[in-house]
Amino acid sequence: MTARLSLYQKAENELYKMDSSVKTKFYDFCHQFRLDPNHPSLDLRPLKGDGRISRAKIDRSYRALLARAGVGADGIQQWLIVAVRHRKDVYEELTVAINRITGEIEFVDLGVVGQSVLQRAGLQLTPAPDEHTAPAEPTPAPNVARQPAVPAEPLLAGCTPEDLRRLGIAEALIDLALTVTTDEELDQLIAGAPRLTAEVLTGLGSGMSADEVEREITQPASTELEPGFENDMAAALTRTAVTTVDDDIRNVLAEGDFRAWKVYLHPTQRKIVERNYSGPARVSGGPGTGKTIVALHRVARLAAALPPGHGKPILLTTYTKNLTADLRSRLTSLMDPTLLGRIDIKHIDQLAQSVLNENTSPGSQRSLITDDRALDVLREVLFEHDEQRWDAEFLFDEWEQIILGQSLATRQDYFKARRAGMGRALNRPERAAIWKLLDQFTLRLNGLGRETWAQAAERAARYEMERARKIQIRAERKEDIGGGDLVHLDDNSSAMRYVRHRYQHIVVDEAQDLSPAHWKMLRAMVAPGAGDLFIASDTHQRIYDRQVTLSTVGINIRGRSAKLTLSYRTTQEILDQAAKVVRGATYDDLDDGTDTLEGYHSLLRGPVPEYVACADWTDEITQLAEALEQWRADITQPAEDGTVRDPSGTMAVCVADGEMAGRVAADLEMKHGITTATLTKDGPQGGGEVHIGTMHRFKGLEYQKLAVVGASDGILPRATLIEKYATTDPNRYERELKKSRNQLFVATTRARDALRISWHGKPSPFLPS
Ligand SMILES: Nc1ncnc2c1ncn2[C@@H]1O[C@H](COP(=O)(O)OP(=O)(O)OP(=O)(O)O)[C@@H](O)[C@H]1O
Repeated sequence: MTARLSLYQKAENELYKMDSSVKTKFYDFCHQFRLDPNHPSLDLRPLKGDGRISRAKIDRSYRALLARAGVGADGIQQWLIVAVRHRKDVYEELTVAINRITGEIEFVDLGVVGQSVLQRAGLQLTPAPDEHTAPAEPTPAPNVARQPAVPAEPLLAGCTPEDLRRLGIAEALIDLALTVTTDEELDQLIAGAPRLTAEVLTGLGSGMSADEVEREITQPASTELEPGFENDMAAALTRTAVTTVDDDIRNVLAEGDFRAWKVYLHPTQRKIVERNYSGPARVSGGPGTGKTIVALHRVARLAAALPPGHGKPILLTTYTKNLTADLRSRLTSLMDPTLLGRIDIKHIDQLAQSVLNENTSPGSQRSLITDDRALDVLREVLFEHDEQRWDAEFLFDEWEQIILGQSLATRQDYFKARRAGMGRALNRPERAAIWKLLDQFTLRLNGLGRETWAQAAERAARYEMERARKIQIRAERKEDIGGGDLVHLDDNSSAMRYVRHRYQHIVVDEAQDLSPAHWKMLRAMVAPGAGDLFIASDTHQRIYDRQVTLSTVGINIRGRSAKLTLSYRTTQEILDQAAKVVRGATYDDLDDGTDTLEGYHSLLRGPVPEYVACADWTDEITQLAEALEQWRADITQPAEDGTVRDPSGTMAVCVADGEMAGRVAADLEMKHGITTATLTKDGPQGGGEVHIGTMHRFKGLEYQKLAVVGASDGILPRATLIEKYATTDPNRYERELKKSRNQLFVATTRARDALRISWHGKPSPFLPS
């Protein structure tokens, strides 16, 4: 090998999308280049504009653009492939530079900047000569619309070149950015700009001030740089996100997008992953901003730092069962299998069950009962007591939210309990009566050998808290006697002697839906201290009616919270519409503060979501089937090399409830011949192409194209279920509305590039007007 090759992130992303025939030629090119960069077939030549950048030949049509990046410690020359372009798109003014904030190598392609902007800035691009082209002629000034007599006000009129420089915009783009006058021009500039420039411009374009951008975007990305850094390409290469080109590059490119998140964390994401936290920490952010990715990398980092040993000192948990399988498979692709064995991956109810199994003698376990069934039992109890003051729903809510929610063990505790957000006030005699009724209810469940999930979680929390209390007493006594042996401790059974906290680190995803009992259990499972709990959450996506203030369950995240704002999943067009669904509602931050979607944005662009009003159900399904057929045709369009993508699992239909999911599946299958798979707790079942499920099931998932069906008033929100609260319990009514609104928000943000929402009758009031 005479040259070492690396691949710039943007170039890698571009290559993912290219035809496999170009990719194959690219592998051959890399092989030849590493053997001998000066081989005549490569025709390596510097561009005239920037001596640091050269072009080399991949095949008749494609050129690699490369930057020389010094010589490695072993004396081998280093090159960075910054782009792969059709020869017609190679021109002399291409440049590379070292960013003054991040110290990374940046490639600037003015070719993707809009013609109107180039012309206003007086720039003209010169095609680079190529053996297949006629001698280079400057590109004639592009024929663009005449400038208006009174020039339009630049979009970033409030910024000076110095501001943009301070924020880290690539030098070659500063003047251009200041001449941009329309959103379209700005979007075009952003699409082609290096990473930090794109983020800064997006921030400024969305109305953030230069100071806000500096605080939120520039500072998190900044790194300390030595004087003279701008000329040291070899050092800059070490700071740049690249993939080393070796014989594995073929696999890298074949894995496509899937690989991107494994290799390149955004600097903001990386900082959150790598920080040493002195206690519980939390990452929040809108849908698709990479919270799960950050949580996975955090697990990998914690595992890598473990001393050698056995057992599973790290817990990775999430709310839903079907997401656990997804977390496991993503983690498998991220880490060494031996380290993977040190991680316990369980969803939260499974965790509670394992605690209960451990603490229950065989034969005395209680089986689980759904909330609906439990409500029936409560109704029976009320009927037998001829109780009419409160209905079963109200009492069940009181039980789940207040009694179980706050782990109230005695009547006295209940008398004193705060009932914030519960609406209707209850005086002492009323509380006494409610306590008695609920006592009867739990006794009845007990007698049946049944318990609800919430009860199981609360019981598991108690066992764990008791265990943590014993560990603490033991530690305190040990300290009192200067570390000696505790032979005389009351409970010195061998079981007690070796009792430890279950985990050293706990990482929680989808944390917004956990109940106070879940949190108490988790808190008790890990010793308070550095790196104990890492929490990923977005309260806009809370779809179960649970509210918690972490500080009240012994989890203090103050000063250890971070926020992600860049969506990697959804296009800006989808994101704009989704944000309108939750606009106006207030969201907590799992603590005493509030959370907002401020700054939430995407660099991806796509079609605007489609809103389709239909005449009736049959019409809605017929139009849906047509849209799915069209999507399928788009997805399966053969690539240039003839390969055809498998559309299975790329499209989905999301509905409000299970019954409707069944109807949509049956109609699509029987009337339109479209095969479907139903999303269940255990993932998609049925093997068909289009996934169908309720909004709850879509949590954490993503699809290339997604349709929401039945978005009608009366269904979203479900009037028959919640209307009664409008007068009897306005607080509950508001909570139900918000839950329903959040479900639609979750659903709409699962779409990567196409979203279609349909209804018949009156549209849902949550749809953006
Ligand atoms: N640094 C990155 N580079 C490339 N892709 C990324 C990066 N970070 C996240 N992604 C991709 O963005 C998508 C969303 O990521 P992820 O599921 O972690 O987001 P999230 O914030 O947990 O979303 P949600 O809250 O909606 O569940 C995934 O496809 C992921 O692979």
